Amino acid sequence: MSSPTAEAVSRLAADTAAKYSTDTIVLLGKGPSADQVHSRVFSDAVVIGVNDAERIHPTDITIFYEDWVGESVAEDGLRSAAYVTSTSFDAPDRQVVRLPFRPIANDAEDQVLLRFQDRSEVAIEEAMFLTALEIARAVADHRGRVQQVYMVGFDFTPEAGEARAASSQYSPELSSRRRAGIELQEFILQNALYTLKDTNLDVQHVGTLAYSDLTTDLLNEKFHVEVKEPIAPQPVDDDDVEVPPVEVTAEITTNHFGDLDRLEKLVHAAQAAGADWVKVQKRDVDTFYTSQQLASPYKSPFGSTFGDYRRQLELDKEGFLFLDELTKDLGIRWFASVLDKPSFEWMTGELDVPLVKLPSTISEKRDYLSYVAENYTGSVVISTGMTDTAYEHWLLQTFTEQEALYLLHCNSAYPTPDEHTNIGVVRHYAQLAAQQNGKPGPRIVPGYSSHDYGWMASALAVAAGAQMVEKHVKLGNTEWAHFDAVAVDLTTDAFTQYVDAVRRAQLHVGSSQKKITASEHHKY
Ligand SMILES: C=C(OP(=O)(O)O)C(=O)O
Repeated sequence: MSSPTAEAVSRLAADTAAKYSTDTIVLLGKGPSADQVHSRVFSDAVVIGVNDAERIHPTDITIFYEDWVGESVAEDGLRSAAYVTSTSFDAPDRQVVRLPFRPIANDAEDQVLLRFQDRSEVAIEEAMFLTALEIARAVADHRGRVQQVYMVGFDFTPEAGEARAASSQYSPELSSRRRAGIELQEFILQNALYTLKDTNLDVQHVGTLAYSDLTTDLLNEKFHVEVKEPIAPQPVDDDDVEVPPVEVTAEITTNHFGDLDRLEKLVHAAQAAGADWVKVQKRDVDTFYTSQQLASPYKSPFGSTFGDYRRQLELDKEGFLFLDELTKDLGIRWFASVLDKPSFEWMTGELDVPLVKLPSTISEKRDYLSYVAENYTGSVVISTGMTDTAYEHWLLQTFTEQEALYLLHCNSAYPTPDEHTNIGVVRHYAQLAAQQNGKPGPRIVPGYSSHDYGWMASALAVAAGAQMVEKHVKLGNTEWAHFDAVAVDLTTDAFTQYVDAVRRAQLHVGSSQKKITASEHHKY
């Protein structure tokens, strides 16, 4: 039995289905990629927009639940034929369908997906693309054949802003709650797309996310729109500019899941964002964990125990050689955190390793650390999360034969609260580096391994003297892997923004010599 809400949507869908001839439906969000889509794509398609996306292109149906949207669309004249809203918005000369609003309650994404599959009631979901997809489904029901749906402008990159034509004047500030909800919405979208497989909607996500089906260029090409090459930014020629060196490491940990395809995507994205290094982990699973831990039940696609899961996450020799070749081809470098003696023996015996990292988590394994200090004269990178100055003194006394000793300040909280990042420690490591300069023993390279959100602490670390910064990265989420709360998702542009911020910090730090720059002149 269909409910009054489903009937209202069905009537709206029937009217809409009668109006177009292309079997194409465009769902329009406000992400910046919508700017790249040519208007020909929209012509004679049904366009269903969320919020004030009608500012980007006129819509047949606009869906919204917040009052600011009504004000925004009214300001410049309504550009949608019909509105579906839970607000009291009224437009006398337009069709307005009122539906209840359903927020995503905490940890209740399964309820949202159940509603989507059930279809007996229709609501304005907080993840509004679900309502848009439901309306598209109703349109397809009336057309009686499969409709091609393109999701345009659903970028899930709040930091990248909105499409140019969208109104930032009305959109409320992006609260941290909304920001956190975005990841959840992406998860919901992927599940919804899965349920729509082999139905009367053939949905293609347009963009550059891991699950996107085509880019905006390919979409334009499908509609025979010539793609213009963007104008390449011109380098600024300024002999005056000094930039302190900083190496950026994209810390993959085991987020490749032992899958070389996934590893390749991660490395490509890290390189494209401007990283200097990618880093992975190597551990000897069978000695690193106890047999009890390894036998514990753990559900993953790789088996039923924690051991099955952890073994799959390791790269073998073939994996490392693949990484080596790939990074050489791309002009980026790799190194690994080597977590135990068997792994150290194996790596240094079998592979040509440029750096060995000894991460925070093994700071108590002094026997192993001393073994590396005695048996390896290349450069080591050491993170100092959850340690104090006693560890620092021990490191300086123990690692005396290496070429360079990278000291990465780190806090082992994931995420590290702002008040605990203590970037001043990087300044202290920079002072140690200055004192050590020219003396026998390893060159000290100060750095920062970031477990905080965003780029601010890393940019400040650069100002404090960091010459290496490291950020965890991942490729989307999977429902069975541990959730790395601080890893930046390489299917978004957050890591590009991180690297850009670090590079800008380098520019800002510039030279410590007081001088008159070419840009200066007295004014006031
Ligand atoms: C997690 C790691 O490092 P850190 O201690 O810098 O976080 C690592 O290198 O594997």
